[in-house]
Amino acid sequence: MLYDLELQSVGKTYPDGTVAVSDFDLKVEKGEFVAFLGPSGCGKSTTLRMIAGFEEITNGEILIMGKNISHTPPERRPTSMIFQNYALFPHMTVRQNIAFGLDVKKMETAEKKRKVDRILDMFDLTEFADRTADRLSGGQRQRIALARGLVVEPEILLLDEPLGALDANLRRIIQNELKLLQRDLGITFVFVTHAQSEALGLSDRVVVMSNGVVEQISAPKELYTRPATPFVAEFIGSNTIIEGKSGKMLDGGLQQIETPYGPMAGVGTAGADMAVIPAESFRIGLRETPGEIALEGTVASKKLVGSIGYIRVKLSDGREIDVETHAGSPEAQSLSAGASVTLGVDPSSVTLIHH
Ligand SMILES: Nc1ncnc2c1ncn2[C@@H]1O[C@H](COP(=O)(O)OP(=O)(O)OP(=O)(O)O)[C@@H](O)[C@H]1O
Repeated sequence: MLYDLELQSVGKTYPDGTVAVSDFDLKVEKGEFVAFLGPSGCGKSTTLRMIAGFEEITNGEILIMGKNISHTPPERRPTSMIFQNYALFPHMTVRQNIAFGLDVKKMETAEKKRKVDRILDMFDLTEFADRTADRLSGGQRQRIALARGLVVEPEILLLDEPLGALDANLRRIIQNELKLLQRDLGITFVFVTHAQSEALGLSDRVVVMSNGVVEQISAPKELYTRPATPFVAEFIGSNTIIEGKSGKMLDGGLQQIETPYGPMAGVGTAGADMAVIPAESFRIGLRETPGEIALEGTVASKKLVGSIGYIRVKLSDGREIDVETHAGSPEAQSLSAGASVTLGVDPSSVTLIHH
């Protein structure tokens, strides 16, 4: 199969010895929306810059549509990059800013005008075409940056925290626009962000990184329901992590571990020794389902926010765990601090991982 983008064991060690990225493997299909997500300094931007060609790679290979472009200069790669600060020329007009990439390619005037007009129209920027970029709002600048990236018709659009400078409201609006645009154009997007909701809401697949290493590459839902590493389990969503000792294999593809709270079954591989339980997988009260895990405790606090009830339960050993339930449920309505509760969990919603 021919991938649009392929990273094979890509690594970057900066001249001062900092290892920013190691052994990054990724295959991206045409038209996929992939997000790189991780805390500050984990190597997201370095990886994006290596794909764009602004940073030399020190290990591995990068292929675009099967062609090895590892050492091709940026202007000869079929990529466009959009920066967080948009990098617009403030005293150039919107039209000149957008045409910039085509000027670099020495496109002839009539064709250039046609392409710029079309993209101005697409982004609702026609009325601002002759205004200088410094006289526009943040949202308008963001659109120009996108238009400038897309006018050159790249195979892959690389976006480095492109919404970071926008306020929360505008950010939500542009997120929606971006998703629709990407779907319409069918262009591959690689998007860097440290905002979880953005990565999970926009992309087909998320690459979670920490310390220069890929922790997991999965569809957003799977990151919530089946975290693969302790880092992902802590970083994504709200999980309770219980450490134990590896146990036996059970029927039905389940695995068991021994924990201070008794044996716990879950979905995992042999040798797993940690249970990960999403906050919304706990039930208040048992339902006697097969293999149901039961934890006894008392309610430490309760908060109802919109449709979600956040209940903090203190177990007998003093550990507090977070439970999310429907705010309208009888349990969420009636429980108050100090009440005794039993929490039930089905093994199918527990993931067992290796620490
Ligand atoms: N030019 C450089 N020389 C040396 N080290 C660098 C250089 N640029 C980045 N680094 C280091 O490489 C690591 C990865 O940085 P990078 O900017 O890729 O992270 P990031 O995940 O994009 O972070 P952020 O979200 O803060 O932008 C960090 O430890 C950073 O300090």
